[in-house]
Amino acid sequence: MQKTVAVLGGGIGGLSTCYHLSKSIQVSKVVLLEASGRCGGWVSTTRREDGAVFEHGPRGVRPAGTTGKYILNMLTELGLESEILPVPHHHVASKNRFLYVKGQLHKMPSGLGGVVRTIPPFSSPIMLSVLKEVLVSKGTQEDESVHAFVSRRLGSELADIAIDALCRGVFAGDSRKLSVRSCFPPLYSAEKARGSILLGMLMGYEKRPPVVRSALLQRAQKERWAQWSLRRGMQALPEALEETLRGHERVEVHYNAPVRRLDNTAADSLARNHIYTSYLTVNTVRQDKLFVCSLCFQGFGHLVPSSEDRGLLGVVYDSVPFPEHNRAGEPTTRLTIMMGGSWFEEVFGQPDHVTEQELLDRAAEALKTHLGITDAPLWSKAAVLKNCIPQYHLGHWKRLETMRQYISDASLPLSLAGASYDGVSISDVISSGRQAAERLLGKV
Ligand SMILES: Cc1cc2nc3c(=O)[nH]c(=O)nc-3n(C[C@H](O)[C@H](O)[C@H](O)COP(=O)(O)OP(=O)(O)OC[C@H]3O[C@@H](n4cnc5c(N)ncnc54)[C@H](O)[C@@H]3O)c2cc1C
Ligand SMILES: C=Cc1c2[nH]c(c1C)Cc1[nH]c(c(CCC(=O)O)c1C)Cc1[nH]c(c(C)c1CCC(=O)O)Cc1[nH]c(c(C)c1C=C)C2
Repeated sequence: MQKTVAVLGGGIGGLSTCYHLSKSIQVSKVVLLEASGRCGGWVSTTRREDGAVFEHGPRGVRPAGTTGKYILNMLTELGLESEILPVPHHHVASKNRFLYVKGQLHKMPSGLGGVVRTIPPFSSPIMLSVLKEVLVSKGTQEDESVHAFVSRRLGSELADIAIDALCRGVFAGDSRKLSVRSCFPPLYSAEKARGSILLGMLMGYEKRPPVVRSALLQRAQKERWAQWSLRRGMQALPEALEETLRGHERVEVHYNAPVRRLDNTAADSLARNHIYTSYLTVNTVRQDKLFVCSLCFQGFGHLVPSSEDRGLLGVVYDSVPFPEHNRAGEPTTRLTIMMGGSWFEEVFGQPDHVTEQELLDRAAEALKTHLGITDAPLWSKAAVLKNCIPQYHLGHWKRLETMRQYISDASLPLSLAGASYDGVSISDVISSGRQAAERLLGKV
């Protein structure tokens, strides 16, 4: 029997769900209901008249893993191949990431040389902690905070500095609250399967489903891409999906159509039961000549552990991985200063009461102390992104299991997709849309 399916929300997750549903002859109609006047959700790009491109949400996608490979095949289907801006593993933006600790920038250890020597801010070689990790007995808990897991297996210094900062640089979240099982499933699974992260990584810990090796995927593997963006910014992806859907006779896209509630109250509470973090970004662009010699700009950006500054998460050096997004003419340096996250209210108060000047001042202060930048920007823009990244706190897996069991037991005609469930990255969210479509069609 053919189905009519309503998809709630036109973020990248909803668009992906519609895209996959629209390919099936089992579906007679797909109705996308989007609350705002545009699709794309947090994927949002400003394209300025001078040619500069600024990302407000995601700025790069990793092609690694099954979900990362799958999205490359989707780019081909959407005709976006010629738009891709790849950043290979050997690029400085892939090799160099920095930590701002005790008032100084330190390159995060990478490669063999980086892990066998003692490199500040760490007091011993990372390799030592990794080798000792094999001897640590297997944990028995069903879930653990990311910080507790890494402290137990790799030592408190790595947990306090590197992992604390990493959780801020991916989830804008607090490693002491985030769940290792849900935020870093490979670490959790490696310990469960092999008793050690190192052994799990070396010996493997899961079967990976095969992915069609399209010409683009083969190119990405040959050229060793670490991440990619699009020439007109990441927003070109939801735009291409939206265009494809709007050209499809069985798909209707409705804007300014907020869904207020679902008929079944249980389904309603399932769809609303989330924890998020707010954070704010300041994009700036500056004349390049003052900074080209500075070592700190030869990388992706720097992260700030919470012990150093609770409110300032990190700075992305956007013009290094993607110089194609600079304005035409003289070279410029584009930076994004990320603030707030789990510490938003503690540091800045209520998101609705923060003024733009407050944010710009805080960003200017960080650029001065961290990078020695004191001149005024050519252009800057501050934005508060309210409830933008879901926080997978301890026990997230159990809540998901309960929700899914309830949907199944009550035979609810509902499938969950999006960043609130099984991964926040663009690839994870697109993959969640595909899986939601497959569940509705009875394929899994
Ligand atoms: C600042 C930032 C930087 C990021 N950086 C990266 C990165 O570098 N790489 C990466 O891979 N990922 C990154 N991410 C993560 C990724 O962008 C998001 O996880 C992903 O875009 C979320 O997509 P979504 O569809 O699940 O949700 P959303 O983008 O939140 O979309 C939900 C949509 O539903 C609509 N909606 C909400 N309520 C209703 C309702 N009641 N009725 C109808 N419509 C409704 C909203 O208007 C919105 O359009 C970043 C995220 C942020 C915020
Ligand atoms: C400082 C805050 C943030 C920066 N980026 C994000 C925040 C909150 C959001 C974000 N960044 C990444 C993802 C996707 C995760 C994925 O699985 O692909 C999200 C939601 C990518 C990412 N950024 C950093 C890392 C280590 C990763 C994971 C993937 C990878 O290894 O590339 C580090 C990082 N993020 C920011 C900075 C300044 C920084 C490091 C210097 C900004």
